[in-house]
Amino acid sequence: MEIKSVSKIYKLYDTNADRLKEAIIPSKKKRHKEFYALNNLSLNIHKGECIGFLGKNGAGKSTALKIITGVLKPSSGAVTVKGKIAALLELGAGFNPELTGLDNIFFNGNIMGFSRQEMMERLDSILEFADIDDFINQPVKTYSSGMFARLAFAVAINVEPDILIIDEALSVGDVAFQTKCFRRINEFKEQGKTIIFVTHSMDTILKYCNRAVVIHNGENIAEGSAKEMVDVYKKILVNLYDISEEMKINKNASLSEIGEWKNYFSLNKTLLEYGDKKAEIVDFGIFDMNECPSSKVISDEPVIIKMKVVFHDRIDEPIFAFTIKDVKGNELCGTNTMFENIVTSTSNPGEVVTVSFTQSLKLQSGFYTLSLGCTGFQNGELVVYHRLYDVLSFESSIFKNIVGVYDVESQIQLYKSEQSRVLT
Ligand SMILES: Nc1ncnc2c1ncn2[C@@H]1O[C@H](COP(=O)(O)OP(=O)(O)OP(=O)(O)O)[C@@H](O)[C@H]1O
Repeated sequence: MEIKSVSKIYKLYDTNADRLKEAIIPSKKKRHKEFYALNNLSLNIHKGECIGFLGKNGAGKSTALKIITGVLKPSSGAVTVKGKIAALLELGAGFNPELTGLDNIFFNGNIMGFSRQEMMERLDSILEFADIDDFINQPVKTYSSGMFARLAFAVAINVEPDILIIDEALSVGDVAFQTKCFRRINEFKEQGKTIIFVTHSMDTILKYCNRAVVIHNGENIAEGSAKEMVDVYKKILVNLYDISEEMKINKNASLSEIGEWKNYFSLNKTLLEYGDKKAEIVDFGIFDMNECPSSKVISDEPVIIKMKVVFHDRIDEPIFAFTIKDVKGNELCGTNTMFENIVTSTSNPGEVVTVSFTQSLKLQSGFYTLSLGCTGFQNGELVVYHRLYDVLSFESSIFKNIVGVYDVESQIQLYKSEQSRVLT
């Protein structure tokens, strides 16, 4: 598939009156502003590849997909597609909300070029995969988003597409359904079919895509391996991607330049904070190995958890600590300078200590919170100087499938022997 210099321009009017005037009064005066939802987008997608489209909300991903599927016409440029496309678009293009699920199977099949008889032959398989029981006889407008995704996916995989496009649609399904879908997607990959994923889930991109493109302000600003593009996307999310610099990642943005670390994270406003603040945690963040702040952690890479502590009193051997919890509040892991036998010595008023914990966080994909603390012992009693519970949340993504909370990093060996030898 070739996407060649595709642009999509929308006319934006300040008022409806401007829109009307421009339509009916012949004049050279423009009453609209032009907005480029896509700006000269070019991309080659090869047969058999599984490619991911990454980009922030409003970047232009859905517009690109709609143009690829023919739902939308480009303002300029062209898309050449070899093969049949089945698209699982978020808004369900190709489905009529007023029709029942059953009628939509035939309606959608018809759009895909299948006769009623051909769809009848596929019906059992579609119904079995969708598994929505009697809802199949209800109008699609009454469906939950999960039910709709079930039906749309069941139809898409049964019309033998050469190219399967999946736009966030699977994220609404339950875990069992998602697992079933991803098994099918893997089968598709093995059959050498082309798959295009549009998702905010970096985990999906890392697990399934060989290649990814990052779309930003309607432009294809970077393409490369899934891993590289996830890194670019992470930087875009914290506004650290410098497009002007020959589209290279701005690795040189030093921490002093980027201001307070914590500004790069969505902080928990209802956090639990306490302590006598003789030592105060004034800044903190999670960073990748390029020292870029990121609330998206890739489990396969080391991360750095940092905190800056200002001392308002003389304190001997303060203990600096962090804890990671899941969204239900279960403590999963953590450590502190005492457990790690780090000598922290004495700090005096006005001193600022920066502590960094560099380590792997081989967590299951999902959302977590970070808690920080500075404590110590005075006269044998534990004193809390400052604790910030669940101060920020972050998302972790892991390449491989694992069971449970973290990667046990198993080293597996197999030994084979003849049965006769075992028995004798
Ligand atoms: N019909 C329209 N008229 C005007 N602007 C539009 C129209 N449709 C989309 N846009 C604008 O085009 C830009 C790209 O939208 P698009 O839906 O492609 O983004 P996206 O990357 O898919 O975002 P999301 O991740 O939120 O789905 C957005 O700024 C959007 O507001």
